Amino acid sequence: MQDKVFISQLQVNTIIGVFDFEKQAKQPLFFDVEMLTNFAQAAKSDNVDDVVDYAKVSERIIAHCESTQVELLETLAEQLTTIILNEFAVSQVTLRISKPQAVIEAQTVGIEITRKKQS
Ligand SMILES: Nc1nc2c(c(=O)[nH]1)N=C([C@H](O)[C@@H](O)CO)CN2
Repeated sequence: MQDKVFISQLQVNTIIGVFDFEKQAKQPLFFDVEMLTNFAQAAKSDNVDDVVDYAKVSERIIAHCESTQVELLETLAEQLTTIILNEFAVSQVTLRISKPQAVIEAQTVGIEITRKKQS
């Protein structure tokens, strides 16, 4: 059984980018996260301790962005999917990061990765 917990359009203002001007000021990133998990225990217990808590995952993403500085979205995505798989009861995570201020002619640009927990 594959159940899913998701986070949509989590905004984090952070320093990221290749160019010098991007290292001078924060810009918004938007995170969409899909995490495969199993609801069986939580549905029996009705206890938040038995779920992948989307609020805690959101806090963790924000905290990591505030404590690290990288150039590429790909680097940040790899770091965050590793953290989510290591710290939460998730078998697979798909992370999409959008960077709306990067290309003015586009509504947004970004990347998406999917990573599975090693079995
Ligand atoms: N695939 C990517 N392409 C680009 C990235 C990135 O992180 N991943 N970053 C940049 C620059 O930082 C850009 O956002 C500045 O406008 C360019 N391409």
